[in-house]
Amino acid sequence: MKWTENAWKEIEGIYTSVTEMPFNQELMSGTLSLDRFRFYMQQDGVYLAEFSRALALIAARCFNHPYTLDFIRFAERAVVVERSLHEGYFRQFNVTGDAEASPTCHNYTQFLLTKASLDQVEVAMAAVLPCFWIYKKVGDHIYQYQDGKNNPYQDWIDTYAGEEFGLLVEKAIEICDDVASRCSDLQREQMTKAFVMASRLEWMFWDSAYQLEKWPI
Ligand SMILES: Cc1ncc(CN)c(N)n1
Repeated sequence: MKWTENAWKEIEGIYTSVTEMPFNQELMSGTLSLDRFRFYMQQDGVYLAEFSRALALIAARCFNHPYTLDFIRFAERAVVVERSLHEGYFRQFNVTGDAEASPTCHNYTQFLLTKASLDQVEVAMAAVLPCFWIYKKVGDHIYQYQDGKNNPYQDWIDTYAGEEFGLLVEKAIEICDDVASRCSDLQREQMTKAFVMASRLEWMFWDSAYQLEKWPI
């Protein structure tokens, strides 16, 4: 069985819970409050800047794999395509200024940057995979079950359910399976651990936006 098939089994429960979260249910129906979406978008802007740095670090550390260019492209896409989605919403919903990372955003981005810089590169690849895969699955799920009428968040849904994003996700999955096939059992276990942790942090990221999370001090 491929590593990604096993890894997905480990997070099936987290994924189901993600699709049931109030944030994603209300995004799907278009009833999510603007405050919550604005908060999410601002934090996601902070997240994407750090996520693209993590991807660029992985690209630089790919010397024993032929995937440098793929990770450079992933980093470029996070900066160019996803940021342009954000800029459209920033204009539309009057979001201004640089946000400070919320506790969860800080937790998640530091986790990714630590994995990308200090862990074995295969483990780092596994750590960034949920950022692709869960978003694609959630985008497809919302696209399938929405009623598609006047949803202010339609651009977001179309981006993550879209074919272009889907191709990147397929590539990221293929890369993880290829590198995992040349790892030891222990290394594959570490990849799975990183994959599960990042999936939990994805769940927390949506929840923190719904709660409009603040630093307690
Ligand atoms: C928190 C988060 N995770 C993943 C994605 C999709 N790259 C995103 N935009 N934001």
